[in-house]
Amino acid sequence: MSDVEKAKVAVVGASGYSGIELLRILLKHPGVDLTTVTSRQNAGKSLVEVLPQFKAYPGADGLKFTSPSVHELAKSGIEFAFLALPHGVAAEYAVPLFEAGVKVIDLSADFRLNEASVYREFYDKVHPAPALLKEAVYGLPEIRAKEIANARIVASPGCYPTSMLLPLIPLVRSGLIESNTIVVNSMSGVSGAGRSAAIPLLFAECNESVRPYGLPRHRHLSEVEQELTIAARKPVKITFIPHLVPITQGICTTIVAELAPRCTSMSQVEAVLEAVYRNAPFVRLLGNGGFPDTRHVRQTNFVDIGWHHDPRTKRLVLTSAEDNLWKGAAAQSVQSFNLMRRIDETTGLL
Ligand SMILES: NC(=O)C1=CN([C@@H]2O[C@H](COP(=O)(O)OP(=O)(O)OC[C@H]3O[C@@H](n4cnc5c(N)ncnc54)[C@H](OP(=O)(O)O)[C@@H]3O)[C@@H](O)[C@H]2O)C=CC1
Ligand SMILES: CC(=O)N[C@@H](CCC(=O)OP(=O)(O)O)C(=O)O
Repeated sequence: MSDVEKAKVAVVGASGYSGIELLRILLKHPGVDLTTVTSRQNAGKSLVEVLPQFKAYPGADGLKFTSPSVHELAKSGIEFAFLALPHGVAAEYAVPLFEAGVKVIDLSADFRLNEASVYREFYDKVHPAPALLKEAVYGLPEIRAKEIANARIVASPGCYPTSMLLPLIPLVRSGLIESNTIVVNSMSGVSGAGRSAAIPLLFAECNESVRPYGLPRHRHLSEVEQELTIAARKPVKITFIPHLVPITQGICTTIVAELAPRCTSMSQVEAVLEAVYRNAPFVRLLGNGGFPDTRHVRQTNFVDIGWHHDPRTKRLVLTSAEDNLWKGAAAQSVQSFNLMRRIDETTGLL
């Protein structure tokens, strides 16, 4: 892989949970010259002083955290910027970078929705850069590889949405399940909430405890319903119940839906999933009866998917597991970077 041409890359928000995982991947990526890592709180400090786990990583020794203004960043000669910033802040960075010709891969929610009005509804604020929404591609590489390859802004999907959309899109698109009967329960590790912990996320509050939250309308419903509506070619509304569980990284999702009358055998479900994911290196189909486990996908870009049918109820149960910081955030965004660079999509990720 040493003949891959290197692109100059910045990670903006490199001291957060997703930013740190981006560093872990990009410092070893043969197609990346990591020139800029930003953090306001750590500006001026060396990367390995703040994050000693990177001492043995190639190129980490010379790197310092900086806190450039977005205009300085835009003029710094970078070709790609990964934005691992809170939503709202990411859009403020994306606009000048886009205008300067820098390709943007945004891990926040700012460019995931096609309509500014839906952002307003779910994020309780006016969209900071509505004119750029039409430029952005929803970055689910298994579904939108070609569009991602040509994009100048990629909106990397949310962690929960990735775990739901990969099992659901093929089945909703093919009409094998009744899209208006979908109910999703997800369990997420605490890193899903980011590094600036609020009191309910402290160790003593989460350890030995499991709780639902975000009901009745978690903000990830907006992007999931958008993508399922596109797949179904009719409006889709789902029920989504997130839970916080006392693990650091990982999402386990369980989806229940009624089979459509045209689905008469589980082999149809299997055939549709196989056809869509046959050439998808990071989707592992565990088959009818398979049980995914977050332990099996930790620090990887894999999503494991299993399914079960209960003939008594005619319901299909789909299950998935991913690492929220990898396939749900950092690694998936690098998969999009690889597509944009037109190099093997697994580069730096296996
Ligand atoms: N955690 C997860 O599982 C997932 C997160 N995401 C999304 O990715 C983004 C990053 O998430 P996560 O890593 O969890 O977040 P963190 O809170 O862990 O990190 C945020 C980073 O942004 C920097 N930052 C915060 N505010 C500003 C600001 N106003 N200007 C410049 N830099 C700022 C912080 O550093 P400093 O304060 O030093 O500047 C830090 O490096 C979010 O939009 C999140 O929703 C997406 C999928 C999954
Ligand atoms: C456990 C936990 O709190 N998870 C976060 C996940 C959100 C996230 O990561 O946000 P984006 O993917 O939209 O950027 C939450 O439910 O708000």
